[in-house]
Amino acid sequence: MTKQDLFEQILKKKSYLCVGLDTDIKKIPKHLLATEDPIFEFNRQIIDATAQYAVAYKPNIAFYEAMGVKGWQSLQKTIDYIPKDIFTIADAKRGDIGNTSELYARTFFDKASSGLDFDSVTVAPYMGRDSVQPFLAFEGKWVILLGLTSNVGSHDFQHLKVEVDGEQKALFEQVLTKSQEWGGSDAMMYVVGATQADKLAEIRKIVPDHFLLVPGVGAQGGSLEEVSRYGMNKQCGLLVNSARAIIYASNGEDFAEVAAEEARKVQQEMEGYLSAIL
Ligand SMILES: O=C(O)c1cc(=O)[nH]c(=O)n1[C@@H]1O[C@H](COP(=O)(O)O)[C@@H](O)[C@H]1O
Repeated sequence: MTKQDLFEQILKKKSYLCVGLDTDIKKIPKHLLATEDPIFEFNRQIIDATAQYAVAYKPNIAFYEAMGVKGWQSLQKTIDYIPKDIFTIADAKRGDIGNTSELYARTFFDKASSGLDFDSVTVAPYMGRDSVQPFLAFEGKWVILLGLTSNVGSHDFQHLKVEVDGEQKALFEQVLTKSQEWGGSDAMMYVVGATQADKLAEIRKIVPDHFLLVPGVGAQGGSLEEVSRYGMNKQCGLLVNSARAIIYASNGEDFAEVAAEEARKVQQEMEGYLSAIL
């Protein structure tokens, strides 16, 4: 999917919501456990209920890997089920020496090899250029590089000051600057946690045109209003993810209906913020 396609979806749905499919067998409604593939059944109903409000889905791969072979099968069925005009993100946070990264890229991008055909994958920047480039070699696919993450531990490394060409800057700022040599805003996005919204205005100076994947609203307490105010660019440039606050809003038989209602509320709020660029 191209950047323009994504923008058009955002305009059509008046939404930049990404629903996180972090599907935990221990949290899904009990009545689903009797079905043949409870994880897929949960996802299927969540997708049916929320697709009109979401422009992206992000399964976090950990939730599937933890289930072994069955988990990978549920993941594949889920990806095949998501409507093709909705952007898909494999939240796998991969990255390794070049030849290994190439195999990780095939895992998520090469349907003939793995059965999976995601639009994008999250990648950790720590190992540098040659760990990221193999993902960028896949035409039409996206790398979503961790920029500034939502968790407390982001302060351990990402905020540390480094000196580059005589200039003091935070390590995450250097990640945003340097990685633009590897790929442009048509193939790369950055993760910026919603809990770091106070840094968004600065981040936008470094990456004015890129899309940002922003997790951390909902269960982690980030503010959609602040993220939108400081992070939006003229093509929206935001995919705001929410998982637990939507998919586990109810764990009764009405879970899909209640998830739809939560997604709708987020979409309505987003529609208001989008008026700034329409
Ligand atoms: O890459 C991510 O998506 C991610 C980066 C980050 O900084 N913080 C973060 O929470 N995430 C992911 O976003 C999702 C957040 O889920 P909720 O907190 O339930 O909305 C999880 O899948 C996290 O792994």
